[in-house]
Amino acid sequence: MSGYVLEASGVSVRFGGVRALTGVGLGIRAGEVCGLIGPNGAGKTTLFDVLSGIRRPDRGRMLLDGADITRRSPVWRARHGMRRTFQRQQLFGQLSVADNVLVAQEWRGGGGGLAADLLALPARRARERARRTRGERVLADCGIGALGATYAGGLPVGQARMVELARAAADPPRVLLLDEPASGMSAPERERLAAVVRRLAEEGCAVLLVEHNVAFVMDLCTRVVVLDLGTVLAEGTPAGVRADPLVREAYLGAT
Ligand SMILES: Nc1ncnc2c1ncn2[C@@H]1O[C@H](COP(=O)(O)OP(=O)(O)OP(=O)(O)O)[C@@H](O)[C@H]1O
Repeated sequence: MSGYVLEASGVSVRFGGVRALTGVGLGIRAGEVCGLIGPNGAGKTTLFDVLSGIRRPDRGRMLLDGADITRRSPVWRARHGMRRTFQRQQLFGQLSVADNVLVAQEWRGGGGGLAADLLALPARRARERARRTRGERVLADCGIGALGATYAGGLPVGQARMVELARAAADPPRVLLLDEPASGMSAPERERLAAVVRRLAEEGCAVLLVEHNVAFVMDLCTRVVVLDLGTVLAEGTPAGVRADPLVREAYLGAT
């Protein structure tokens, strides 16, 4: 056993003549926060698309708990505890913040089927209350507990990113893929983000985080993987990666 919750091996993706990923391997363990960094166009988002099932790789395979999920849909992966946020925000702008978070829990169903919904049976209402309570707790953890009734569409970037994090955390994730979660956040928001991510990891979640803010990554992550031109350039502790001459040349030296 590799000890990885999520593992990708030999992943290759081409867009016409562009090799976005070539033979990439990566694994994340329960309870770790792993950073994925690299220059623009290195293939980070493409790898996230492959891991979350949005894009089928030309080559390679993925394992969740050792079982092959390469051909599994994004929905199947989400239902088995894999969550993802996007570089470009994907909130339901017409819904309140509270409802954005509630939506993430709805896939489990209300219990009792359509009749329970139509008749608003007590068990159905109790389940809805429990979900709203969990949503409120997650929003409070994310520092946006006061925003539950606010429409998500009008939020400033930092708060909108927090709502995305809350939505991803509302139904406890086993694997969390965060694509540039700190972008547009203020320093206090970044601190809050780091605290929430650490807590999720302590609860056993495996976190993979793409982020251009290198200082943030080095501070938060226990391990860092560096992608460059679609391949893994380096991997190790934040200190080890920071000191790697190849990484300095390809990426850190330029930031
Ligand atoms: N849909 C697409 N069609 C064609 N080329 C693409 C497509 N998506 C990505 N690419 C190319 O694949 C390569 C990897 O892109 P990707 O977005 O994964 O990199 P990235 O590391 O996430 O970059 P950034 O840090 O700028 O977000 C780039 O050369 C990009 O131009």
